[in-house]
Amino acid sequence: MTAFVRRAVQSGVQDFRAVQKCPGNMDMHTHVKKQEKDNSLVLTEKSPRPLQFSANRSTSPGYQESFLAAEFLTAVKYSKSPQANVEGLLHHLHSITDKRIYRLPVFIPEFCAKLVEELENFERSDLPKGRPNTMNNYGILLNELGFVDALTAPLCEKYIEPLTSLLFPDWGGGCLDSHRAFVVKYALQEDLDLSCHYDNAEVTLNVSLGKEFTDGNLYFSDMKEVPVNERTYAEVEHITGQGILHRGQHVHGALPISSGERWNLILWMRASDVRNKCCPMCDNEPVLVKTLGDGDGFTSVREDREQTVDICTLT
Ligand SMILES: O=C(O)CCC(=O)C(=O)O
Ligand SMILES: [Fe+2]
Repeated sequence: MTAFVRRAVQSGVQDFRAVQKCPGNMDMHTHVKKQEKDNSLVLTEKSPRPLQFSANRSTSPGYQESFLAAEFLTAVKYSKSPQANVEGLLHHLHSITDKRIYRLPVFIPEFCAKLVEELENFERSDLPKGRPNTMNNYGILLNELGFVDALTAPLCEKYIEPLTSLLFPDWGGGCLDSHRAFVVKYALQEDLDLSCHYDNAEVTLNVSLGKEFTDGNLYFSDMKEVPVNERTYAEVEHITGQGILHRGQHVHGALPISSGERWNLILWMRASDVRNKCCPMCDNEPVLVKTLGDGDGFTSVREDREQTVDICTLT
């Protein structure tokens, strides 16, 4: 059990995790949603695999503070200080336009190279592989390598949440309780770009892991409720080791690369407090289906408890 889940259980709010049955009329993410559900069913049947694909496990990249960029650690330290506020934090981040998109160094470049190398080892192995979603055919789900406990859960909980609680309190940034971690990969002859979408997340972190490539910038328009003809666009380039923090419901996409290979670590961070009230993919009240694991980050309470969540239909 990750500390995220443990905390939610201890708070008494949650007894099990759930996925949402998005009713009919889905948007462009219908196919993503469907694939995610398929993946979560497969994945919950087996526990995360240790780093068995690595020739030398002791060199496998897990979480160590020395892998984190000094500027990142400073920003996190500031965010945890008693006097922290968003204005002060903005001195430690780069704010991209006025769209509440923030750039900050996250990993040292050496760690990025090591992580990509490990992912390439995994890709070459004959281990079964799920894919993040049907829009990305070459990405890797990090739970399949045991990297959630080893890397992304501590990263979210100890480091990212202090930042998001100041930057995105209105999007559950202070009560993130699960996440989906994956890597996207673009290369010539493979996927080149990612079409315009919003994430199944309250807050997303997208960290560039390299390698060498040209073009492939991210672009952001506006939050999904802004009418299409009123949207404005901002382009954001990748810098190895640096992360882009944004709201999951901010419409965005990736332009095609024109050479090389691009790898990015994506963390879709979820706040059950927010999504339990309104599904971020269909904007309806969630209708939940019980699942093992983190599902899609929705939560509910057991039927035999006095406390129930009347927005959920349990099947
Ligand atoms: O290509 C990228 O870096 C963006 C990926 C992304 O937005 C996503 O997977 O949700
Ligand atoms: Fe995205």
